[in-house]
Amino acid sequence: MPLIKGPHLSLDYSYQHITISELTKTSQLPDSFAQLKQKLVKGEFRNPTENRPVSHCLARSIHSVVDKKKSTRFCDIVRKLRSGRWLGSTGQPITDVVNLGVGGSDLGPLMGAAALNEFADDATLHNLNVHFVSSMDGGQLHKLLPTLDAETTLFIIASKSFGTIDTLANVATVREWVKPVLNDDGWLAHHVIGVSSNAQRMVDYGIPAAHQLTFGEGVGGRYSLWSAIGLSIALATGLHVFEQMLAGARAMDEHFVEAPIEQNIPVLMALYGAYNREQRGINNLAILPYDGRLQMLPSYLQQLDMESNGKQCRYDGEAIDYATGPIIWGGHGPNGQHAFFQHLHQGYDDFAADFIIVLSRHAPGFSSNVADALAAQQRLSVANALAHRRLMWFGSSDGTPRNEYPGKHPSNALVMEELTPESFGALIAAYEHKVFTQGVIWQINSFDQPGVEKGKKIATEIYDAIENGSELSNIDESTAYWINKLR
Ligand SMILES: O=P(O)(O)OC[C@H]1O[C@H](O)[C@H](O)[C@@H](O)[C@@H]1O
Repeated sequence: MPLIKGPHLSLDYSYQHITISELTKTSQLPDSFAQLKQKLVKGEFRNPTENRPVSHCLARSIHSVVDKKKSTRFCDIVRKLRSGRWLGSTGQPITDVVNLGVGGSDLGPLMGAAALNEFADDATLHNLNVHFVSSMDGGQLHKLLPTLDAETTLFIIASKSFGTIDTLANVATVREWVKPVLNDDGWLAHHVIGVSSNAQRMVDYGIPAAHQLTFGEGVGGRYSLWSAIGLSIALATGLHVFEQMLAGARAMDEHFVEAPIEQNIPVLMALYGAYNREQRGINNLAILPYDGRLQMLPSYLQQLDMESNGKQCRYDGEAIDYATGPIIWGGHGPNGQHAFFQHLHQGYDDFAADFIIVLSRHAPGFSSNVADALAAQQRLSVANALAHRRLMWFGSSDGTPRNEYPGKHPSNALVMEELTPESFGALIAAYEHKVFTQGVIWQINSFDQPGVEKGKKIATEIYDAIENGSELSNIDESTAYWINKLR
């Protein structure tokens, strides 16, 4: 059966259009691929347009943030906050931590904390609530701030560049909220941690050196949960869990480098994905986690994949005339069954899907009856995943149009025996390496994002036109109308 067992994760690729031997014949992996993988894992692969190394794999190396022998600043901060020893400026222990960040400085930590929360090592935990705020419109702060107490709340300003307007706008609102309760110096000294690659900007902002966490420039935002950006995961779950997550990812790194192509989970995900895109013209991939703890996975993978490989330019600057990365979308599978699955089963459009399946779940802390019921629910969810992927692939028909299910929609099943910090780390690393491999196939630089930069530049000009009345040349009627309305 077409099944690969990798570290903490299996790939069942039974429902793909071609066999593995046909697939490897069409493979466009260059001869240098083995070397490129090595370089990636050692942090020696280069991002040519931004002229720096790609170092997210190094960020999860044993001695990066969590080091058992030396106590790193990261570890000290986590221990102090989780044990209730971190006091605010009025002497009260911190009870709430808010991660202010966006994109990679939000999605990875948010997903990781949600997925691994139940593994929290409670021995050291006093009562720490971890919250996430990303949206530039202030909607999340609007809801969250009234539930918090400025004297017992600490803010993590998580921004690789320490210059992203979304995050800075949230920080500015928080400062206004804090003002009536705490003085500025006290707030900065006791209620703020900065996480960034740009230490100077943290210094300029007034964050004390001891509360600054830095990470390498070569760790891309969408690859940064393994670095100090993962602080909120460690705060929600404890250092031990964070470390296990890194270990799971490292095990997948090793598998990626060492396993032969036919046994290599990320490489096969990449090759089947490229085949579906190029030969079958399928322009989208639905990510369908069948475990609520992984609900954020589709949003996370949207950034990882689409920001990396949604490009029309080769790494050397030449134009591309072939399709590249697909549109990534999806949602929690069991809930999706009651919503968008109708279109998947009987709509006109082609798609490929990844089913993420967790076979079993333990529920310590519950009575045996409740634990049994929860375990049965997990099996119910697995049964549903199996049923829907079957129907999507084999289809069904009784001869009437109403009961016509065309099928032939390819899918992978990514299966974990259990969701653990290790299997979670391995799953995310597998997707990272899949995206890397596809970048190699399509000859893309997967590590820049010029489209995002362009959008930011236009937004800054429009905001300036609204706030300061600056004139915009070449402006269309619709945009001019709305700018004038806001002035
Ligand atoms: O961490 P920051 O520097 O604030 O960046 C946050 C996000 O900004 C941009 O949108 C980039 O395209 C993302 O890759 C990045 O994750």
